[in-house]
Amino acid sequence: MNVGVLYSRIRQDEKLLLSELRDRGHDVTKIDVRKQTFDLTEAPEAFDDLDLVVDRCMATSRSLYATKFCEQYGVPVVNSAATAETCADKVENSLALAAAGVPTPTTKTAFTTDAAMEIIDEFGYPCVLKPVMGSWGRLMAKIDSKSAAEAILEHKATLGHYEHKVFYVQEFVEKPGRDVRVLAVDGEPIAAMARSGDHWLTNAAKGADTEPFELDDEALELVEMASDAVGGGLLGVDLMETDGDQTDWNYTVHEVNHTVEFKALNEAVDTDVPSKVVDWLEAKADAAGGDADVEDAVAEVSD
Ligand SMILES: Nc1ncnc2c1ncn2[C@@H]1O[C@H](COP(=O)(O)OP(=O)(O)OP(=O)(O)O)[C@@H](O)[C@H]1O
Repeated sequence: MNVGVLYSRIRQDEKLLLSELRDRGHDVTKIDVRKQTFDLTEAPEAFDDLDLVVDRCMATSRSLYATKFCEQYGVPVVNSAATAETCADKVENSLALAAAGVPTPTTKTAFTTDAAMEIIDEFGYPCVLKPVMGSWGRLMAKIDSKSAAEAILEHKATLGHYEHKVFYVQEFVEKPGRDVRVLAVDGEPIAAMARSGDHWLTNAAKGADTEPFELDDEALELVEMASDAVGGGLLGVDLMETDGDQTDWNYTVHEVNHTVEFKALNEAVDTDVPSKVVDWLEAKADAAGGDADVEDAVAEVSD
């Protein structure tokens, strides 16, 4: 197959993916989104003859638009623009999970500092204030007191960008010092790891320790539900263990990520993660090619 890879920087994750694709004899077209221009209807040359595009853009804005252009050009892209849109924004992410009945931390959103303060007073301390867009735990605040809340809210309100005027407040989940990252393809887990650390943020990007995590039936069900909720794809589903203290579930899903990193996971588990990802990409390209073959055949018959 001929795979296009949308990127701006080739990290270890992309290196793993590219070398697995090349080892299997696939053609790879790297598309640097910083240099590429996108016409409204006519696909740029780089998109000629691609069977599938994999979006590996680091910047959310690029990911959101580039996937839309792929779809406009009729080139199959993973993840889809709709999935990217849902996952890129924490409000949309939470709305989708809640609508699908996936247990997710209690969350409220407000558009002014006064209304946000009302939520914080209601949730009590500590609680969590998250930027609606962003990753690697950046600008996430664990709020321990009213004076801290006032300072952070004022700061955010004066930062200027409209995203900082959306206040996304979440209950603080008393997790057992770790959270769980599951890499899944259309709801089917490839591998999972627990990320633990002394800091309340346990992202791998914050230097958390990682170890393989065995998914039980409930976690498997939740990963599938969470993936479906955001439209499927190659996803990082993040869960925290709650021991059923608030709901019937022993987990809560706090987020589903759409341009998921997998280097740390690949190092933590025995599974060959890039190989499993490429298995899935091949299946996706086959399925997309199959659809195109059927469309061609139908067009020929009606000609
Ligand atoms: N409500 C919460 N209560 C307690 N801990 C939380 C809560 N939400 C997030 N965390 C912790 O903070 C970390 C980062 O959270 P989250 O995934 O929402 O942020 P992010 O910036 O999108 O990170 P990533 O890019 O790794 O997904 C999680 O790994 C988890 O350990």
